[in-house]
Amino acid sequence: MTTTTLTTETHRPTSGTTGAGHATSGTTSSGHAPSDGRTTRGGHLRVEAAPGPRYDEILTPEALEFLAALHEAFLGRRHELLQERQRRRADVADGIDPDFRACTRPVRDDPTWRVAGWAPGLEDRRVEITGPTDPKMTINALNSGAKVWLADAEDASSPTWRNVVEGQLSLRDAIRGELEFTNEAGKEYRLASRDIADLPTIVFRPRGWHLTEAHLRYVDRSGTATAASGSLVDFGLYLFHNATELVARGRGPYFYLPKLEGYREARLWNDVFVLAQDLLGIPQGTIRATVLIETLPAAFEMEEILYELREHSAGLNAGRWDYLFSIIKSFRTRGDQYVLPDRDQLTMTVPFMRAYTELLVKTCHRRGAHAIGGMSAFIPDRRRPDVTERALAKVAADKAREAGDGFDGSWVAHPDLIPTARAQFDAVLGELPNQVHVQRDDVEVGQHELLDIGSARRAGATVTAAGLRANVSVAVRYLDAWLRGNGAAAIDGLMEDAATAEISRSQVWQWIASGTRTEGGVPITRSRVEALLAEIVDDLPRTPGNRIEEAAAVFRQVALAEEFPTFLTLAGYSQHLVGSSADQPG
Ligand SMILES: CC(=O)SCCNC(=O)CCNC(=O)[C@H](O)C(C)(C)COP(=O)(O)OP(=O)(O)OC[C@H]1O[C@@H](n2cnc3c(N)ncnc32)[C@H](O)[C@@H]1OP(=O)(O)O
Ligand SMILES: O=CC(=O)O
Ligand SMILES: [Mg+2]
Repeated sequence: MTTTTLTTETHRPTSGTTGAGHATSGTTSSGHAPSDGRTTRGGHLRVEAAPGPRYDEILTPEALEFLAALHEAFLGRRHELLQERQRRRADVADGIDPDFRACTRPVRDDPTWRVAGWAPGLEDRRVEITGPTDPKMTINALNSGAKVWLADAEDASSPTWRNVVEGQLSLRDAIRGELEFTNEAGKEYRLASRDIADLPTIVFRPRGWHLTEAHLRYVDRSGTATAASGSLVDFGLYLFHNATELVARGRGPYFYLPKLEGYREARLWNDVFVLAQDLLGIPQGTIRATVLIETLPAAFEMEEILYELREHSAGLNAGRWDYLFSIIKSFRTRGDQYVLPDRDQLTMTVPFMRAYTELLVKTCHRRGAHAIGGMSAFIPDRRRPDVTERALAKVAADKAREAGDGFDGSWVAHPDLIPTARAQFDAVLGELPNQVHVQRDDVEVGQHELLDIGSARRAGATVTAAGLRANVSVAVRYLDAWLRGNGAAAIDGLMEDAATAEISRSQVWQWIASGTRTEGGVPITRSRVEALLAEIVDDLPRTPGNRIEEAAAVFRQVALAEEFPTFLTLAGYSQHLVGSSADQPG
């Protein structure tokens, strides 16, 4: 067990970095920190996990001190903002629709401000590959030929302690050109270059604010221990170990920020950046952040989010899968008119999804920020040409639409999709690195367009028995993979991750709660889903180490409970992942 004591310096924010002028941060009621992030002496981080190979290179006393400083300064505000999420969710359940905020109108109406924009390695982001950070995936992603690699500790990661620490080791080694890997069959993996400036730019995605890290506890001056924040742990360790090295090698510490629900959460991130840069002696504004707009409340605060982070902001991304999940979560008790059809009928061309993506491009370009597109879930299969052909066609259409709409780049889930995605952006961008100059003044999107959720079913999309079965089956199979430590999986020709699995399980919950009938007139009830689940679980092949029964138990918890659990990862983490064999050091 490692125990360190916090020593921190006084933080002085740079003028204009924090506080939007339309509202103030305020001192936290918990007393953890004043709003400018200034810290006081006393807290420390406690490691509650067995040591693993080379874990001491990541969990150094200095790194833990740095994490302690971040926790001391920001844990209280994190807690308050999570409570605010609950309040806003309750409002929507009570019939108060999300809307653009009146109090932040001055920020939206002020045409003069711009974000910091791109930093070295981020000017051209036309194709970004995403994926987990184990050594093999790290090397494959960095050798893939994409412009950017989103190194993922969120949707594509099962947050076992092993994945958390070993993922940091992969990144640390890769950034220094030292990462190598040999698989069980003896195949050797090496980086195409030891100089990361020759490889895709790394943008690291820490866990969202809702997730905790059970193996690290922040112990405050009074001795009260609280589970660490997954966001601060992931962000802090990556920054601490790599910021200086990245800058020295012509890149920088860049982040994707997931699952924000509003501008106050962006302000929290900005304050984290300011304090972290101060503590590490890095010039303010070195960090760059791209925020995922992947919750319904955040779609109404895109400008404010950019504004709060403006000295660190590189852009926004349209995180379509979590966005759909957030829509379901927001309106899950509002009755039939808010019921979405089968997942495979929910395309990016439904009017409310087009409204969201077009507003995102317009907002970004108005402020000098990149607009990055989302993930098409179709993936190739090297053994199945028909599956590959379908994936390439679907991805080509998706990326062509995004490039035509003004996006500056987009995501792919698999290296074999890179040439297809690149071709669509090349056709629009040509020699230019991006199209941030393209203004979408033609886009008029308001509350009505963003909330026209019923438009999908009005246009003929339906809820079917096959859709119900697919949701149950995919959710259980994904949960099985997740419990075994794999946060992303290929299932029936699609990339499945935490976001897509959230859609599957929350659709089932909503369909039951809304008394939805399938197209064939069969009511979707809890007992019917229970029977379907039993059938599916019975039919699934048992491979060594499978955790299908536990996956089914988690599914019951998150899809069939009376109360809707806000995240499946929260339910699965504390009760099933922590302490499991997948959680142990490799
Ligand atoms: C909603 C969102 O947030 S989307 C972003 C989060 N989700 C993701 O990042 C998912 C990323 N994609 C993946 O993880 C993978 O593509 C999967 C799990 C879906 C499929 O992976 P596999 O089953 O290994 O696919 P497949 O067997 O076709 O892979 C072929 C090779 O490509 C590699 N590969 C596949 N996807 C990736 C990737 N995203 N990054 C790096 N390498 C990859 C595999 O490692 C494999 O390499 P190998 O031949 O050296 O063993
Ligand atoms: O993170 C991306 C998403 O679609 O969710
Ligand atoms: Mg997401």
